[in-house]
Amino acid sequence: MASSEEDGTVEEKENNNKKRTKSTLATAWLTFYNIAMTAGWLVLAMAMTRFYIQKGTHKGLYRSIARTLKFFQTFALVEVGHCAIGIVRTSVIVTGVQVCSRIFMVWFITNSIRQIQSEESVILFLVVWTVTEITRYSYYTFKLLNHLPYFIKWARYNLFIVLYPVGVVGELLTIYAALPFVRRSGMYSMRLPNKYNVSFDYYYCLIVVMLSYIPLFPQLYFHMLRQRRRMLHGEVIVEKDD
Ligand SMILES: CCCCCCCCCCCCC[C@@H](O)CC(=O)SCCNC(=O)CCNC(=O)[C@H](O)C(C)(C)COP(=O)(O)OP(=O)(O)OC[C@H]1O[C@@H](n2cnc3c(N)ncnc32)[C@H](O)[C@@H]1OP(=O)(O)O
Repeated sequence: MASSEEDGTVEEKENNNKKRTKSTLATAWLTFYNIAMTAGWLVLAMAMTRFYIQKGTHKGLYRSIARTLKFFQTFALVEVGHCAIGIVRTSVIVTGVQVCSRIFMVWFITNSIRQIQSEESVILFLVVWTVTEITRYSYYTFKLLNHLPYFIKWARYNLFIVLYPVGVVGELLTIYAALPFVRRSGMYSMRLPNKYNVSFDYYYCLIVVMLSYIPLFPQLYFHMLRQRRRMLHGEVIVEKDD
């Protein structure tokens, strides 16, 4: 009996040690990740500011930052993994929709259609994303380091109220501007007859993507409003399992 109790204690201790090692590793990784992402978006902010000051126009700005933007925005896919393996307490679906829609904007719209890269709407969503991500990743970093200044917490849970809809307007206007080019070029589309017997029209796909903002965006926005109430006003909110 005594030995089985001892065994139990040893097992428990081992389990606790394993959990502690796991959470130390997770915290170390998240701290590194968030610092790297804050730095990445700060580099983007500086590059955009420098470009605008030097050239006095936004034309050509996207090209000048495209590589850095593609790298850091694509790397954000890791966040879906964080949720999936449970090292951050966020929904995989909410994070997935947020990250995938951004990656879609970068790779399949802005990067693919040269003619729209100098649209004002591109600059609009780029500036909004940059401000959001610098705030968000620095919030996570300071929180992990247990030194969170109130103004960063305030910014994280207030700026989105304006930035989210403005970012969405920038994204939708950009997709709208892309439509005529997509229709004319037939890019990413498959017409019948072909050997796979499949037809796909990217033009209509973009219209569906634009329409999907109607049900999806309010869900993300209300999720953030609930997070705001929880974080700034300490409300206990029971979320439905998404
Ligand atoms: C393939 C084609 C797809 C086409 C789809 C088309 C439809 C698209 C509709 C969607 C429109 C999106 C538009 C969007 O791109 C526009 C903009 O972004 S504009 C800029 C404004 N945006 C924002 O403000 C973004 C707000 N969104 C977010 O912050 C996140 O994306 C979101 C997932 C929504 C955040 O939610 P979350 O629940 O994570 O909030 P919290 O920050 O409060 O975090 C909760 C807890 O998790 C901890 N956490 C999360 N991440 C980390 C991390 N990296 N490191 C450490 N800890 C992390 C956090 O600390 C919280 O912990 P705790 O609860 O313990 O305090």
